[in-house]
Amino acid sequence: MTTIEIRAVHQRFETFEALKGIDLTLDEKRIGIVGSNGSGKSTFARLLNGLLIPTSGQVLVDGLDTAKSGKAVRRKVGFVFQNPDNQIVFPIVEEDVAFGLKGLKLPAAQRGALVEEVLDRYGLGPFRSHPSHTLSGGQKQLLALAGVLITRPDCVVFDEPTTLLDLRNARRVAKVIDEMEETVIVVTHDLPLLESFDRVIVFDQGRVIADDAPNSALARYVERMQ
Ligand SMILES: Nc1ncnc2c1ncn2[C@@H]1O[C@H](COP(=O)(O)OP(=O)(O)OP(=O)(O)O)[C@@H](O)[C@H]1O
Repeated sequence: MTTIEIRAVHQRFETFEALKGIDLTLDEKRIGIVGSNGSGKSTFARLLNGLLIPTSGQVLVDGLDTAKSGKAVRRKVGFVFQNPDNQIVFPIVEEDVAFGLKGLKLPAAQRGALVEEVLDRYGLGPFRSHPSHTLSGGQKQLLALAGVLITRPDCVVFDEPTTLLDLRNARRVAKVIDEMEETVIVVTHDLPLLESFDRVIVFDQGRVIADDAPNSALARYVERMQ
């Protein structure tokens, strides 16, 4: 299980301070991140696998500093973007899934078996030879997730995984997240998604204002929004 330590992290974009001193240790299996628009959630999420390096402070993943060991950190922590179109790079579904294995120098048969396994896991098998852009929004989100999971990260960070999806696809993705064996950290406005989580952290104007079990943290968030 992955432990992520966030120590005295500040994030500035020119003169604007998006995160104003964050200290957290993340070691639960399922962690939700909520907060109003612009409160710093996506910025925080991007720090967790070194997509963004803090202006000051440190992010350590199992002791590895994201500023110094980005590549090793990204092998442990995968990231699924809100818009799967940002993540799907190959024209054909199975090629896109296989992309994550590039550089691992696996024999072709083993690579094929791994691709098959993740396609099956997400019901994408029948679409393996289809053009990626013809998948539905929900299927694209699952394809993006498949492309991350094939690299076998210990932890997956999701940035608003259900926001662009209709109710049926949102439920499907939520079920997949619920059943994941990997550690998950989910940024979302979809509060019911977090009810069964271990911990929910509430951001407001670049600070953590609540960090608790889902019921208490979400109640605090709803109260703050009134
Ligand atoms: N690259 C950047 N350059 C300048 N400002 C940025 C950059 N990235 C984020 N910000 C600013 O930092 C603040 C926090 O943005 P962030 O995307 O983390 O918010 P959020 O909580 O994820 O919001 P939302 O719920 O709307 O997605 C915003 O005011 C945003 O404009």
